Amino acid sequence: MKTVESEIKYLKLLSKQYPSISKASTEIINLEAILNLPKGTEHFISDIHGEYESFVHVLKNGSGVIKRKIEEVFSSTMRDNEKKALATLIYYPEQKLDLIIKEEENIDDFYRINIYRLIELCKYASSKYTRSKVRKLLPNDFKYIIEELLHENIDGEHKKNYYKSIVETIIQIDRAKEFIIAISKVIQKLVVDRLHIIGDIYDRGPRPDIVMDTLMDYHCVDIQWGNHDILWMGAASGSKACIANALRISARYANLDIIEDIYGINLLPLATFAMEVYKDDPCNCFIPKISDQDVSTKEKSLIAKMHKAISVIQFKLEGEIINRRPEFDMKHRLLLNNINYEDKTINLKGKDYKLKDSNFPTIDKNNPYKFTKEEEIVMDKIVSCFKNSEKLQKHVSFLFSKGSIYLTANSNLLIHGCIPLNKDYDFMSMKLQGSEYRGKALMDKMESLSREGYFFEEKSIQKQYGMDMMWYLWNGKCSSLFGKDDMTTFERYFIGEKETHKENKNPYFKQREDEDMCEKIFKEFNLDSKDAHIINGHVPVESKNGESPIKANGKILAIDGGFSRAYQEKTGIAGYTLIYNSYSLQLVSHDPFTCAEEAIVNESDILSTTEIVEHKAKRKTVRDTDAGKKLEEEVKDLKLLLMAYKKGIIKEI
Ligand SMILES: O=P(O)(O)OC[C@H]1O[C@](O)(COP(=O)(O)O)[C@@H](O)[C@@H]1O
Ligand SMILES: [Mn+2]
Repeated sequence: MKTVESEIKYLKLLSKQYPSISKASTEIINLEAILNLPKGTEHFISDIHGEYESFVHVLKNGSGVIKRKIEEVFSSTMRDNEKKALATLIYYPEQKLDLIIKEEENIDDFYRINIYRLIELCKYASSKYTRSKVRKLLPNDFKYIIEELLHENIDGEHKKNYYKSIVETIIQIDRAKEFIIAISKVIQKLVVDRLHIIGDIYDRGPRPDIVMDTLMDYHCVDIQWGNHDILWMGAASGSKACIANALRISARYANLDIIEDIYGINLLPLATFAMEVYKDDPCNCFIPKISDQDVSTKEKSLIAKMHKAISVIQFKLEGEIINRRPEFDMKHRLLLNNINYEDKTINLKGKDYKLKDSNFPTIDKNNPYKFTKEEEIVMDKIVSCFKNSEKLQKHVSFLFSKGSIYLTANSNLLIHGCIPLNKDYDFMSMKLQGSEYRGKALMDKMESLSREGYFFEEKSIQKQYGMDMMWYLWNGKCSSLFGKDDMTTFERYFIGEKETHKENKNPYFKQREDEDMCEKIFKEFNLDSKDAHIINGHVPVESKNGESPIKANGKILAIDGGFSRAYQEKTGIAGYTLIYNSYSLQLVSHDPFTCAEEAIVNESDILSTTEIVEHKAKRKTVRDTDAGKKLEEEVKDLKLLLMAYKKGIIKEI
């Protein structure tokens, strides 16, 4: 137990911050008050896959939280269409006001009514927080005014005119538009205290960069890396194999323009190389997956050639890693040496399969993993572009600073894929740098190695190992981000027989239905199983086939419902999100989102259904959270300091 005597050194330091009995007492009172406030709302989103429009919309509507607050405040005083209009105004204030200003005959009246409504709503949303926390969320321009308005009692006779005159002046001096925009954004911030991204921001969809910019601008966010994120993190670190994979996926989904235009990576060397090598090859297995007609046949044909060129480069680079890292135990993924280049077949697990495409002009059949001179030049140029892309480096360094492989937050374990298990449901183990790791320790080790891959100096052994680890995390069987035995990319391109495409999911995915298994995992991560949940993304929940995202009696929530348009056919919906407020844990399922323009003009929100997964008998307060535990510690220390002052062990200053 801590006593004044044992903590004297620390208490002396603390006394510098709280130099008197009165200062320490005030802080204790403040902290105790905060501990009794309701817990802030947490918002969980997963598998965004570059679908920035749906993502930004769900972020703006707080998975339905804004609508709920509007309902709670204006339930019987506003019509449904007015509530919808108010919600749209809060989500898209700039764009909606532009439209309204054009159409509205009495704009001042519109401003007046809506400013009052927004203030009411803002008051309600801020009532969970301390004044100081709310102040920090206010924009500089309107800080003082919003604060005044939030803390005024409109019904109080004395202040009624004061309050009214603030609103009238805002309108008169032509600041209403800016004010509405500012207060709408404050409301958006207030309804969600903390955002958790359960991985896979990158790949398949059009604009992961906008998602990243939005996250960097968000008031409080953490990220659990997805396999697609670690791929881009590896690419930004300079791992050639990660770069080749990232480029291959971008070509597959015809997204090469973001690499060029947004990240400023010059793909001309790859295009020139591909056009030369595959001049007369239609590269039919590599035609990009796109539904829209915007891409011309010529363009498609060029992308297909680049797609094939980078895929072959990828297979060669992966062969190099597999050979230099026997501990990755991936020798069975060395496929180029199993090809019979004369017969145009490949031998897999003792069986011969015909290749759909056997034109390999860059492969030396006696040394299939060897780069040609041209491939070397192309890759060197591309690596240098990835490393020097300012925007990509900014995004990736944010992923490192706000991200991790897993996170325990307020008794929940957040992790993109799985906790790798063996067939006997024991934690999978892996030997890394001479030592065996399993469970939590394995994830910690892998995370630390990945950081070395990004941060260690160029050409160091640690950096190379760390970069290889990032590639392993993308597709290795002990990777919690990937959670499958093999990634059958080669087979999916080159072999018709579907049996070869199969990727077996880690036993975790079967076993996660079992509550005892969850107990074991909670114990491993030092969580109290009474209150804990595991939140996963990664594997699309096929709700149209009756699969439920709620598993193990509510202990596990799998929220990859498919923001990714490419996967919506499979899932039948457009994604799940989770809301964890002071009363309950709620699962929200969203219908597909058309586009922001439609949402603004027609005030059409994403249709979403909310299901209460768990209702708390007692409302949760800050005291019940991780932050609360820290505050309680602070209170304890301050009480000791108080005692030290009273006993004269430390003197007031
Ligand atoms: O659907 P695509 O683009 O062909 O990708 C298939 C590949 O994506 C993966 O499912 C990984 O991506 P996810 O993390 O989104 O599941 C691989 O296991 C698989 O080989
Ligand atoms: Mn994933």
